[in-house]
Amino acid sequence: MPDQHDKEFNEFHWMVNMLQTLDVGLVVIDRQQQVQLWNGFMENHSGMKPDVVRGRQLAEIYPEMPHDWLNRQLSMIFTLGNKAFSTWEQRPYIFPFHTYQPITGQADLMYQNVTIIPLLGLDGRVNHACMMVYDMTDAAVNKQGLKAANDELAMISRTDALTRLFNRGHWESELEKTYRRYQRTGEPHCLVMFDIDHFKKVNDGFGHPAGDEVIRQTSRILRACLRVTDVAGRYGGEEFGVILINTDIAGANFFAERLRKQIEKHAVNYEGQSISYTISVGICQLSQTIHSHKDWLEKADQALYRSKQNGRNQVSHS
Ligand SMILES: Nc1nc2c(ncn2[C@@H]2O[C@H](COP(=O)(O)OP(=O)(O)OP(=O)(O)O)[C@@H](O)[C@H]2O)c(=O)[nH]1
Repeated sequence: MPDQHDKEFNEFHWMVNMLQTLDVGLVVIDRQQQVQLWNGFMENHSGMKPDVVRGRQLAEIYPEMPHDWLNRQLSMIFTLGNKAFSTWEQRPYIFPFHTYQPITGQADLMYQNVTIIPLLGLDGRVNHACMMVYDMTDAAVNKQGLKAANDELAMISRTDALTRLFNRGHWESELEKTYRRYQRTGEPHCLVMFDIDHFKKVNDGFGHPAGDEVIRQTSRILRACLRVTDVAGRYGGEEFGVILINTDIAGANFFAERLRKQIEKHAVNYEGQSISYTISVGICQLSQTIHSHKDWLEKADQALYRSKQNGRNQVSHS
């Protein structure tokens, strides 16, 4: 019959075996941050056997660990008996372990949650701490994948499919934002609206797909004229809007004339046919007399209408 001592020894033996094979990293360190225990998970992922790391300081083994954070936490663990946690979202990892999962946006290192708990000695004092390392790479990669899909969806919902410019809804919300910013800062901003002249004739004469190509190439020329801060959108079928940030009427006029001339000299080649066309442009600079972003839009549209009335292929301001 095994006595009590044998039973306990057996249980202890099992426990050590289980901790060795657990899919969680276990590290015991002393007050000098010297490693006392290093389980199988740690051995597998670090490539270092326990006898290689035992007695060595973490800082010596891994100089690249977040030691400032670790020192702060360990000092509280040893003085107050606190616990400490680090999630992969706060800091991706504590132990720089490689992983064979493809990860975007980070070197191929394992994402980790780490918990550190104080270990009471037989004398009732905390002289050791246990670090538990959880591999969170699957969760992190899934979350990143989800975020990438959501970002893509958000981008699609803002974008006009034909031109890849902002669609009307998003562009108008940018216009409203610019109007609000102007009320705070008073900086000069101009709105440029333009429309392809006699576009109906393009569709009727060359077919709807040719019309689409004209719209697409117009947006390409427009994009090449823009600064990174400018906000361009497809407002309607063949009407476009551009918000020129921190640009006065002289700057807007320069932009509009350049765009108008580039389109005038450009011809779209579509299935062996050459399509030349022009645009009419209206400009309005934001001022105190404009009472809303809709008002701003209306005034730029009125200027555009004047360009049409006066013979097209020209720029007018309100
Ligand atoms: N191909 C194509 N045509 C479009 C699209 N959206 C609108 N249209 C056409 O654009 C034409 C616009 O015609 P109108 O508003 O009469 O203007 P316009 O012929 O350009 O004449 P003006 O603006 O007065 O110079 C219509 O025939 C619409 O069907 C589009 O996405 N693709």
